Amino acid sequence: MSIAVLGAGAFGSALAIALVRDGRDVTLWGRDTGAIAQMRENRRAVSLPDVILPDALKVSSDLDAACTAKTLIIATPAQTLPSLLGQIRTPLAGKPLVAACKGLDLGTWQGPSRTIADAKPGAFPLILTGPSFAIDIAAGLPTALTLACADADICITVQKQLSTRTLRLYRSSDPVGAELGGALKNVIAIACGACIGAGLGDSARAALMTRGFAEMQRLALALGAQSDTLMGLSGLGDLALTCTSPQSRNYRLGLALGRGDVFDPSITVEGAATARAVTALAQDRGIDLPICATTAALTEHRISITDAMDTLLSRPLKEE
Ligand SMILES: NC(=O)C1=CN([C@@H]2O[C@H](COP(=O)(O)OP(=O)(O)OC[C@H]3O[C@@H](n4cnc5c(N)ncnc54)[C@H](O)[C@@H]3O)[C@@H](O)[C@H]2O)C=CC1
Ligand SMILES: O=C(CO)COP(=O)(O)O
Repeated sequence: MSIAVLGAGAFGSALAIALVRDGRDVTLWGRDTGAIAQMRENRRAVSLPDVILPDALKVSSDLDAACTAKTLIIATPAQTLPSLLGQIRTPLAGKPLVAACKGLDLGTWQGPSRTIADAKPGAFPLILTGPSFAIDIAAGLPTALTLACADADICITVQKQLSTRTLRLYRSSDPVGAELGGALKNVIAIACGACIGAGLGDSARAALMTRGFAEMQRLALALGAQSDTLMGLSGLGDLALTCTSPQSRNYRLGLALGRGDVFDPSITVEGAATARAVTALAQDRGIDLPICATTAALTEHRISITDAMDTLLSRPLKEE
């Protein structure tokens, strides 16, 4: 069964490489015709220049042709999902559409599963998420992810199609919980990076991770997710990775904010937009998410790191 990966950045390239290495029929689509021509010529991914593209991997900038594949994986930044879906003219009814992006849309506050359902009724939205750096997947290192879909049969079919010897997919029937875990852990990772960058210490980071996880659960439960989902790879698993590894771009943005350094704005950092989206959503629903709200203010340079610390530490004392 053919697979197309839409988005030829670090994660899309890594997934395509892993799948083709395990014998799948894969096309990697990218919007930049020049970059795609270069990838075809050099057999190197633009975003993973040290990784050689397997000969069997097809690389294309023809979106209509790519979308004729049986299963589509979308690996572009979350804020670009609505516009990408709008460009797809190929009928997608009955087709699995796997979102690998981690974020909530700034305009609608929705996660990828709802965005896909609204834009492509009849397609089957799935969420692929969990602790995984693109470079690890491309290198064939062991990785375990969550694949979530409301339709159990589709989830089983796609699980088999996308699992490889080193990429192990666990099924979930809770796409809302899975996508919220992946989106929110990025916000907490920025907060943790800022904490370490500002020299506030590992103890403070552990507190932020734990109280941040409480915020993730509070919001997810209010939005209809199952609490068990957040305890798995898509929530706790990815939180642990992203809040502690300097490989994470969200964590690195936080480090820069904490140190007062400039951060390259061209780097994909999903947690910044999601911090704003989630803060607006939580305010609208009357849900208290102080770490997310403080992180949003910090990333928008509305408050200093000292203000951020004072805001969180001066809250009324409460039960855990
Ligand atoms: N890099 C990683 O280790 C992981 C990334 N992800 C998620 O994957 C998603 C993509 O991240 P990366 O690949 O790392 O980012 P990236 O910055 O390496 O690549 C993003 C790609 O999307 C393309 N793109 C941007 N806007 C587009 C549009 N409107 N239409 C079509 N293509 C567009 C860019 O040209 C680029 O090729 C994010 O949501 C991220 O959270 C998930 C797990 C791991
Ligand atoms: O989602 C990721 C790891 O699971 C990648 O994290 P960053 O986007 O912060 O690099």
